[in-house]
Amino acid sequence: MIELKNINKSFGVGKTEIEAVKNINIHVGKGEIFGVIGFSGAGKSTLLRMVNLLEKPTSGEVNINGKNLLRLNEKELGNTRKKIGIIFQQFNLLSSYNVFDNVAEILRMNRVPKKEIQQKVEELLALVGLDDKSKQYPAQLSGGQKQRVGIARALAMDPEILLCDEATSALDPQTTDSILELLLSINKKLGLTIVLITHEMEVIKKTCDRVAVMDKGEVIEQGSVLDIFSHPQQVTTKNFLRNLYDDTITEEMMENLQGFGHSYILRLAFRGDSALDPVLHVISSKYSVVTNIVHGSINYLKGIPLGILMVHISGDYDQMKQAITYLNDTVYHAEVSLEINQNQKREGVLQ
Ligand SMILES: Nc1ncnc2c1ncn2[C@@H]1O[C@H](COP(=O)(O)OP(=O)(O)OP(=O)(O)O)[C@@H](O)[C@H]1O
Repeated sequence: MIELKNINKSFGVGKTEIEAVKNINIHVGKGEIFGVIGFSGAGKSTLLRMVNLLEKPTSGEVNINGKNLLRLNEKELGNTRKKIGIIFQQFNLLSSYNVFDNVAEILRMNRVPKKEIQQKVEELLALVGLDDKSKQYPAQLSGGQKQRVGIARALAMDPEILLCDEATSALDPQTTDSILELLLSINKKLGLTIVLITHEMEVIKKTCDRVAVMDKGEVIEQGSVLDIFSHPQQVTTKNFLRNLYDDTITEEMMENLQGFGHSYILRLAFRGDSALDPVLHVISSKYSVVTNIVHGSINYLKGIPLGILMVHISGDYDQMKQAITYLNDTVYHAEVSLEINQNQKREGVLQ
């Protein structure tokens, strides 16, 4: 549905050129919620604005439903843009218009017949939970209510795609949750495809199916939220995740663990019901290895639990290898995060 192909965007600032987006390839399927996360200046807004050509790429293709937007004439582009709604961090409401007129204005601009406007606005305000606020002005609304008006405006032309530009960054955590709930419900009810940009993993975790991590204009990692959470590859991704679960091995821990001789720290990810499987008990009784939990956490990805355990195992080398093979076959994802005192094996200490 949305395909960004080899997208680049440079800005000329004086004599220098800033490469804001570098060779990005992203595909977002119909009905999917796709997140883009990155620190400030990573290029997220520029990338998002290229989906509806608010920003024109320096090179590459922007395909929506198989049509390259860069090849459309003005009228065709206008029609395609109507099917792409956008919401902003600062809501972008018209302060002198009440809630009803803020939404109605979009319909009037698009020459929707007057008699249809009343009903459409009422439906939209009911959908976003603001049916009792239609006569209020933006200044009389809370941040969350303003964003609900923003969402109603974005949905006015029955878009197929909704772009969310840091839509919850100006909101407190509780209001953020209520707006994310609303996005999830309209995604489900209307089959809307959503692309959102954020600098918070919490937002990705609660709403997205897939995610791309951006750093210095590039997508450094992308995949399902489950895969990215269970085995992140890049340091930037790990840093973002550290707010949700800490898997750092401190120097103090290392000093203690070195006393065990040749041993491993494993990173185990458990999904859904498998979090209840007694795998550590199995490996310590079946393979005579000693296990110690170093860190443990549980996160709910769109409501599905994902448990991460950092486990230290020690014991006979072959038994440890067999235990690791067993874990690889049993849990959602298992990997050796750290090998401690590996030279001892070669020196024959464990033989
Ligand atoms: N119109 C512009 N002219 C010149 N440089 C720009 C322009 N827009 C963006 N940039 C530069 O491109 C880079 C990426 O900016 P962008 O706003 O896309 O990042 P971002 O990840 O959305 O950051 P933030 O989270 O702070 O909004 C930055 O270095 C920025 O200064």
